[in-house]
Amino acid sequence: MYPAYWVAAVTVVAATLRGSPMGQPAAITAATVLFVAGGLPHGAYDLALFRRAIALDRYGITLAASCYVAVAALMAIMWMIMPLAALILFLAVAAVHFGEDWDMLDEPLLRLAAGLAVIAAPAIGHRADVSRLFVAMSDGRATFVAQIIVAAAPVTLMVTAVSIGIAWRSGNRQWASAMALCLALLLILPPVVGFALFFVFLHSPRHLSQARATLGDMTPAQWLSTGVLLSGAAIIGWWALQGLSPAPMAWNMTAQAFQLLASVAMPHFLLSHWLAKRLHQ
Ligand SMILES: CC1=C(/C=C/C(C)=C/C=C/C(C)=C/C=C/C=C(C)/C=C/C=C(C)/C=C/C2=C(C)CCCC2(C)C)C(C)(C)CCC1
Ligand SMILES: [Fe+2]
Repeated sequence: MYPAYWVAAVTVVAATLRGSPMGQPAAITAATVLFVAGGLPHGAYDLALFRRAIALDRYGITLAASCYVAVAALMAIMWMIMPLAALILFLAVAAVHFGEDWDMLDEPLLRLAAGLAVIAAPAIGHRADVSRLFVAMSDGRATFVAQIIVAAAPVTLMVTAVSIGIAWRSGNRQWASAMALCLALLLILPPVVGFALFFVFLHSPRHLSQARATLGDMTPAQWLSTGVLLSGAAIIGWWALQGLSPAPMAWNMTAQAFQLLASVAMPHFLLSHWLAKRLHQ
């Protein structure tokens, strides 16, 4: 399982060992493009999945799409007017959402810690870089957020080491070994590179394979066009909103890319959380 992840991880490790400058602007830009282009499509099937879960007529679909766009737009506006609160909300939602990848763990607190570990590992491994990115996404007060995450990181990572053991013993060996390596790489590699590896090659494929299984009757052309068109629409929507913004948004491309992800992450989280609950009922 996750063959592309192992190829990508080995490639990044080999490049690092060969002395490739992974922390340089060109590498960070490439990782940013990768996590946007490779990560956005994993939410593009949200509405199709919703439609599959409850039969919707044309009016229902329009209403659901409007709610989805409204939630994402509210989050984008929050970045403009209260960026610190937006950052805190984003990180909290991301921790819960990444924790949902650990469906083999029964204990919600263990899942939350495992989700938080994805943020804690780069934060403790590259304090200055992560703090700088948080500030670029929000404002100077964000250094405090980074400090809190760093303070919680040792416990978070130790608890997650236990969860990796539980996952391994319960037969989820592929996931346990992939995540063990990924957390080590998140500690070592530049944060954006480590995050791209996790997001594009571990988190997104889990969603995408579940979505593909549920939407098995979509033709490959429909599947591809939904992914490309809705991901593109999300990027265009983000640009359009920025044009309307009275205050300039983050100046840094990576910070902007994270803000875009955070905006679509809100409806994506609400929907996938709801769908997962419904599935377990
Ligand atoms: C359907 C639809 C659509 C689309 C959608 C989409 C496309 C979605 C997606 C979604 C998604 C795609 C989501 C995502 C999520 C994500 C997340 C949740 C993330 C997180 C992250 C983090 C948390 C990070 C952190 C950090 C930083 C920031 C810095 C560095 C370091 C670190 C890494 C720590 C539209 C709107 C068009 C329309 C309607 C319908
Ligand atoms: Fe997701």
